[in-house]
Amino acid sequence: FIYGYFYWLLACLQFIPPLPLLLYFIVAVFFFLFFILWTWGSCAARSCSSPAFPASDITALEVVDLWKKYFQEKGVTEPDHSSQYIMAHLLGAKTIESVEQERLTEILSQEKIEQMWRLCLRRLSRMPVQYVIEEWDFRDLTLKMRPPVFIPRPETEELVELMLNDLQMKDGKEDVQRRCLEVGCGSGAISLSLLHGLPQLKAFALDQSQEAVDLTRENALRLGLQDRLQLYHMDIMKDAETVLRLCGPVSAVVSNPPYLFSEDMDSLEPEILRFEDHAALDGGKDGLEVIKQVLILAPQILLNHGRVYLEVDPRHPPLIRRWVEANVEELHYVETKHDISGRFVQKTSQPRYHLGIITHPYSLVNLEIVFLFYIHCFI
Ligand SMILES: C[S@@+](CC[C@H](N)C(=O)[O-])C[C@H]1O[C@@H](n2cnc3c(N)ncnc32)[C@H](O)[C@@H]1O
Repeated sequence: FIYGYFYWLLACLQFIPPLPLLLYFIVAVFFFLFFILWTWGSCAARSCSSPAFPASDITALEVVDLWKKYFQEKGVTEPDHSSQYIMAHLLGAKTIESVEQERLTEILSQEKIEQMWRLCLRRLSRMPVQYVIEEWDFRDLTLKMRPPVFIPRPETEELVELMLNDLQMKDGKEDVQRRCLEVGCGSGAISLSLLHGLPQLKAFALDQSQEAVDLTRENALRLGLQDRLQLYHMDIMKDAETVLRLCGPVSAVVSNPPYLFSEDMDSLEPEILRFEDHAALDGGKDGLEVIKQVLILAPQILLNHGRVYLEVDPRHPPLIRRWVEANVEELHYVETKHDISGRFVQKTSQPRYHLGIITHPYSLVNLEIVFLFYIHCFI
C-alpha cells in the first residue's frame, strides 16, 4: 500500500506516467500480503521463540520448571537436565542438587533471569548444553567446551580408566618415565586425564582440527598440565612421516577416532549434526579410515610391549581383528571391553605389541525426531 501510494503520488505530480489500474492493483495486493505475512511471522516468531518473560517475581526452581516444560513442548532432548544444568551453572554449581534449597527458592534477580533466557534460547536452537554452559566434567577434570570441538562422552572415561590401570601396573614394575600418543585429542579429555592421573607420564597429542588443538592447549594451561604435553596440529592421514618423526617412541597409543559409518551420519541427533565437527565423527564408509591408519603407524611408534587403545563401534572388533591379522603382523589383538552396558570382555595372548579395543554405540535418533526437526525449521 505504501509503495502504491507513493507511486500514485509521483504519478499525480507527473514525475512518472500513471500505471494501468490492474498493474497497480497487483502491486498493491502483493505488498499487502507481504506485509500481513511478515507481521504474522514476526509475531509468531516472538511468541514461539521463548516462554513469556516473567512479569512478577519468580524463583530459580520455578524458572527451571518453566523452561523444562518449554523444552519438552519444543521437542528438545533431555528437557529437565538441560534446564537444570543451565540454572546450576548460573548459580555457580555443577548440578541443581548441589545448590542449597534456600537459593533455589529465593526470588531470582533480573540479571540472572535475563542470563537464563539467553542461555536457554541457545539450548532451544538445539545447541548441546555443554556448549551452552561452555564447560563439562570429564572424570575429575572440568574442561572448557567450544563448538565444533567434540564433546567428550562418558564411555570414554572407561577407556581412560582401563589405560590408567594398565599403565599404573607397568609403572609399578619398572621405574621409567612413560610416554603416550593420542590421535585426535579434541578438547584434550583423554590426554589430560592420563597426565592428571599419572604424574610420571608425558604425552604427545595431535588433531587435524586447529580449534581442537587450541582448546586442548587452553585446557592444559588451566589445569597446569602443559609442561608434560606436546601438542601438534597434524592430520594422521596426510602427515604420517611427521607423526613418526615427532611423536615417538611411546608405551601407548590411544584414540577415540571418528568411527561412525558414513551412512549413519544422517541419523544423528540435531545437537550432534549441527554443532559438532563432522570430521570428529565420520570414519568413512566402514568407519575404519582413521583406525586403520593408527594401526599401520602404531608398530613404528610403539616400544616393545606397547599397546594401542581404541574406542570403536560395536560392529568393529571382529572387522579390526581380521584386518590386523591380515595386514599388521606386529600387532596382536588382546581384548575387547564393552562399555557401560558391559555385555562381554574378550582376551587373547599378549606378545610383543598389544591392541586393546573398547566399543561404544553412539545413540542414533529415530526418524520421528528428524521429521519434527524439519517441520520446525519450516515454521
Ligand atoms: C571422536 S573425536 C574424540 C576427541 C577426544 N579424544 C575425546 O574423546 O573427547 C575424534 C577427534 O579426532 C580428530 N581427527 C579426525 N580425523 C583425524 C585425522 N585424520 N588426524 C588427526 N585427528 C583427526 C577430530 O578432529 C576429533 O577431534
